Amino acid sequence: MNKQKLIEEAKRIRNEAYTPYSKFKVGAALLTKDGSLYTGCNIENAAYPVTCCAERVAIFKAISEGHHDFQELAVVADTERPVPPCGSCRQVMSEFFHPGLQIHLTNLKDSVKTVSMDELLPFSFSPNDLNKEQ
Ligand SMILES: O=c1ccn([C@H]2C[C@H](O)[C@@H](CO)O2)c(=O)[nH]1
Ligand SMILES: [Zn+2]
Repeated sequence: MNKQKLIEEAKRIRNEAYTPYSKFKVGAALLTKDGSLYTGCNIENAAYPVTCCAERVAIFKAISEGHHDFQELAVVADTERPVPPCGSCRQVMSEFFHPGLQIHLTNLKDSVKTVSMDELLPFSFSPNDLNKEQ
């Protein structure tokens, strides 16, 4: 699947976003190494902090189906600049994405900014940092 198709999938799923509070819809499309596609949209809640972002919905769907090896991710929102993922999503991405994985950030005007995982969250706390004293 090419980058443009992945972005189209992110745009398609964005329409499913449940956003009665912010009205800000986000879509994400995640491609696994073996060619499976997992999409996600943001899902808000009356208890606002319970909201889950589109990126994490896509990643959690993939992980819960046993997929751990990822190829690339596309994210789209109706922003001026290509949508920047929040810090919580960057941390979740860094748990599962290799440092060079390409993330295509885009908007409805088709501005695309492609960044690597390491550029999106440099010097991240990782599973390798745990349990070094044992
Ligand atoms: O990259 C982002 C940024 C924000 N949101 C969601 C969270 C919330 O539902 C709404 C406004 O922050 O957008 C995402 O899903 N992904
Ligand atoms: Zn987020």
